[in-house]
Amino acid sequence: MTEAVETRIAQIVRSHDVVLFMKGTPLFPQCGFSSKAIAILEHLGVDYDSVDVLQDQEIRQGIKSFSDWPTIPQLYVKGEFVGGSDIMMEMYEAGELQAMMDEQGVAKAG
Ligand SMILES: N[C@@H](CCC(=O)N[C@@H](CS)C(=O)NCC(=O)O)C(=O)O
Ligand code: FES
Repeated sequence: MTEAVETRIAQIVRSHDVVLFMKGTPLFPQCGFSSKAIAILEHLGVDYDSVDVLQDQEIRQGIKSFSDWPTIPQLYVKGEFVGGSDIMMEMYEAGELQAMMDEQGVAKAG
């Protein structure tokens, strides 16, 4: 990953409380894993942003080294990497994702 990409990614995760790196958009996810991640965020009712990695190959590859995580989607909360869709689902079912959002003071959507 070039320094420029690293800087871009750092800037993205710093400037959004909750951001999902995904394939496609929240309205039109282009993969079931990304769709699942969006469904979880919608259930939580938090304000979130998303980055479509299919529109940017540098980000698509760069985010994997940035997080040291090999796949998309990837969730970041307050600049910290949380996980992919499996981890999100496990945390959601255990009530841990909601708890984390509350602790971090993440805003509700709406
Ligand atoms: N079990 C994974 C599923 C994600 C996954 O396997 N993603 C693949 C297919 S969408 C991926 O990102 N491959 C690398 C790529 O497409 O750049 C999760 O918890 O998120
Ligand atoms: S795009 Fe094929 S599994 Fe995600």
